Amino acid sequence: MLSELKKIVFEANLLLPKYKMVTFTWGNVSGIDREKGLVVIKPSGVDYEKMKAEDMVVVDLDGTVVEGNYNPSSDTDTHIELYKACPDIGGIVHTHSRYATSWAQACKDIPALGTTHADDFYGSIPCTRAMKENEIAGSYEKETGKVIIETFKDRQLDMMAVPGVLVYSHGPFAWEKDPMKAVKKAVILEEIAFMAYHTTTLSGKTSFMQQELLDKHYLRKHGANAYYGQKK
Ligand SMILES: O=C(CO)[C@@H](O)[C@@H](O)COP(=O)(O)O
Repeated sequence: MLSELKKIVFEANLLLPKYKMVTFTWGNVSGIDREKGLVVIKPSGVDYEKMKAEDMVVVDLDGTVVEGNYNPSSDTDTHIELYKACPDIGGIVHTHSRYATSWAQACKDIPALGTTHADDFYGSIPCTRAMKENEIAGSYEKETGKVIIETFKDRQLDMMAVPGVLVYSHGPFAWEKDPMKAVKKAVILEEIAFMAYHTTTLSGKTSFMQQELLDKHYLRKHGANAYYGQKK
């Protein structure tokens, strides 16, 4: 079942250690087959060097394993909440990349300070609020997903315009239309986190870039009038 999506999700997971986004078994990538209502995700705690495409785990939208010999990622319920909330999402990545995780541990949004940010994120990358004790004690991963959705609703942010988030004291999640694009977004988020850290440290600058420049860079790559690259 879903052998092609398993292959894509497997190859996307292997990009995490390749781009130094994770150490050991940290992080995870998933993809969704919207027609079947099934999610394919990395197995929990399995070394990236040892895992194979057939080891990817298939779960339904209740998180029940429908195919696979391993337990699914411990973050599966978070991925499922995001898929349920935003139908445009086709792939999700969670990492412990160093700079984005540092911003999450500092419980600070990553401000939009330059065009590198604006090319891929239409505004600051939000950090969620702290989880409440009952949320931590309960179904923590599901609640993590709900807090992410709450953050975007409260701030009236479009999840596909700002396709990433910092989970308070935890780390980044990024998403896109498919797993490979989601990994690319996660790598860009880490680059942005690195540059924003050094920009703010070097200059003390935390002010938002000009809205006109943000618009210019974001809208040249996204939306109906995008013209970046080889677009005719
Ligand atoms: O966020 C965490 C743990 O804090 C996870 O990314 C990490 O442990 C990987 O867990 P899985 O191997 O995907 O279950």
